[in-house]
Amino acid sequence: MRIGLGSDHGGYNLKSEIIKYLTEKGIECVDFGTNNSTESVDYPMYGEKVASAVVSKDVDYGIICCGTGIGISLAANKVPGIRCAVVSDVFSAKMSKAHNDANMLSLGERVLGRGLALEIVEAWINTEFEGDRHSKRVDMIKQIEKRYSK
Ligand SMILES: O=C(CO)[C@H](O)[C@H](O)COP(=O)(O)O
Repeated sequence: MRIGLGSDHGGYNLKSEIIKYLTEKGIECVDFGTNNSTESVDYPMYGEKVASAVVSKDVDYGIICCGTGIGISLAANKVPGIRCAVVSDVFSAKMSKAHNDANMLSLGERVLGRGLALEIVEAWINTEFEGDRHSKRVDMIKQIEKRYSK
């Protein structure tokens, strides 16, 4: 599994922890920046970079972080083909894959402690999409995207 990661300054430390955690588990990580926590940067750029790598299949999944996880996920979700879930608990992490087939996970460094954030990552990478009745619903999301794309 190859995972793309990105953050703004507000999510940099959490992103670094996640990269360390995944790398130690033998999962390949591609870091799309930012490269430090002190220089203020704009989260939409990093959400788009990772989302673009996911839709081009350069990476299998994306994990992104900002202060809340919200802004960077909004940016990622503008890229057609992305289903990015902002998650703050383990149950939602599992459901975002099992029911919603989320291909990106977004976390807030100013919301979550390190321990819970890593539990969420662990649950998310180990959960598969269940398909079945959920496929129809995910297809409906894709159809909405099509109707509003030029
Ligand atoms: O959470 C975020 C977006 O949803 C950003 O990380 C946050 O807005 C950055 O704030 P600041 O520039 O004050 O550090």
